[in-house]
Amino acid sequence: MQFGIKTNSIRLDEDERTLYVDKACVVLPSDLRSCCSLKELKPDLLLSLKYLLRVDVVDSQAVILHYLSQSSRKCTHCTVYSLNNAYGFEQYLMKRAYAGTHGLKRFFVLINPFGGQGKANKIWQQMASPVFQTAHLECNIVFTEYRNHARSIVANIDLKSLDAIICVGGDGLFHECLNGLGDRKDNAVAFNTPLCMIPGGTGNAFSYNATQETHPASVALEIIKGVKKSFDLMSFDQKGDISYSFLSANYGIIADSDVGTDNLRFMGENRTILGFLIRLFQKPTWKCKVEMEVVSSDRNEMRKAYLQRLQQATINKNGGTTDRIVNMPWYNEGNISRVTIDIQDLSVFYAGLLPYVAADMRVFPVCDIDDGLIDVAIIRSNPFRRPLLSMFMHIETGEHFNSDFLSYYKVRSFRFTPIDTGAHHYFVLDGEEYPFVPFECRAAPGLGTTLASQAGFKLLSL
Ligand SMILES: Nc1ncnc2c1ncn2[C@@H]1O[C@H](COP(=O)(O)OP(=O)(O)OP(=O)(O)O)[C@@H](O)[C@H]1O
Repeated sequence: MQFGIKTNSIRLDEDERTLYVDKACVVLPSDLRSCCSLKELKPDLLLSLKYLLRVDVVDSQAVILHYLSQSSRKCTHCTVYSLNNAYGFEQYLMKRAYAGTHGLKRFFVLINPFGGQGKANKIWQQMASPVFQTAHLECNIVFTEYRNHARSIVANIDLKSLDAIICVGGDGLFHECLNGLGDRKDNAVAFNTPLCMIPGGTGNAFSYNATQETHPASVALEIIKGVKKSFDLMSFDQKGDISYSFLSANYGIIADSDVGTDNLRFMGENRTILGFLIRLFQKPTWKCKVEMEVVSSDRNEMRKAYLQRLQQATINKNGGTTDRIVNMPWYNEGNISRVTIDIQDLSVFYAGLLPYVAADMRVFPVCDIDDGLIDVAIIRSNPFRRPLLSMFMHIETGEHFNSDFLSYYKVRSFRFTPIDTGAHHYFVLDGEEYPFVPFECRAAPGLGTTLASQAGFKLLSL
């Protein structure tokens, strides 16, 4: 496709994903020019349309392209001259730049000013907001004032006045907003409202799973250029109080190292590592009883099914993978068995819905975001240190999945009863402390909705 007065000077590549502009027809932003050598002082423009946010027409032969710079992750612009029809060019580019995206325009933004050790607002203002502004999207911003404020705002807001909710904070704020949707009388419909996260907290597992990006500007771009996607939740019933979880329920050394180190918050992320090392030295005891509706406990079978999905996964028009639970070879009612285990020597009980619980912790490597199941990982404490050290050496890549020390289940539901050992332990749901009493979790397949790129939530190789 050609757009320049001169042949081949301004054109889109064959699959219409990249724009090429000859150096004679473009004025690049100063930050880009200053990083070029003298020889490259005026380079050609090669712009992936994924990064294009807006086009302003200057006159019949010139436009300004506004885009997110892939290298600096800042919004920038350049002027393109010598077009044969600037108006036609603008319309064509915008159509291509937003092809297949959700097209939503009204975003309700909740910022936890204390998120990420007080950095969340700065992250929004300096990195994410410019991307939304450049794309001319409407952002209605509210700062949370206290714990559970976001939950009550989301529980009471008129959802017709917005297209999507964005949390700027960590997994804790996201958990609150999710439960705000769950608290509503119209929750079955409310869960269709996309809930997104700009990473502004200490733990930002949701945005990493959804976008595979960690930079807030890149995550903002993925949200803007995304599609509506559903993801599994689990309902969590503790003495009749229902909550919803998107990430994990855990008990044992990881839970204690996380929530049990609240007094070390000033250390940031390092506090959990220190908490873990202290416990590794102290060797505490955890005990529990778990009753599960198990779909599979065979890791070879899981790996095979996962690799099959990985091979077959194609993006359907909804942005999800076409191979849902109904197509899983080992998932049918007849396969479900009830398993009860009394664990007197527990180190880790971890139930999860997304592969990553943090960008460098792929705890559930065979987890698929919409397989309708909960993955459960259990590590026993006999021996104590070797399995834990081995797990932490391999958890970044997910290779711990092959460890003989690990028991791994795919379940539809489970009931968890912590057994009192006399010591103070914690139970953690989505990174938040919950009462230390029995609870029941049930998979809620595809109940959550978010905006993520087609590449987001992708199946990863094993
Ligand atoms: N204004 C506020 N004041 C106090 N607490 C708040 C406020 N807004 C949100 N919270 C709560 O703070 C907790 C942590 O929030 P969030 O996950 O956004 O940040 P974080 O930096 O990742 O936190 P954490 O260190 O717990 O991982 C959540 O439980 C959230 O409900």
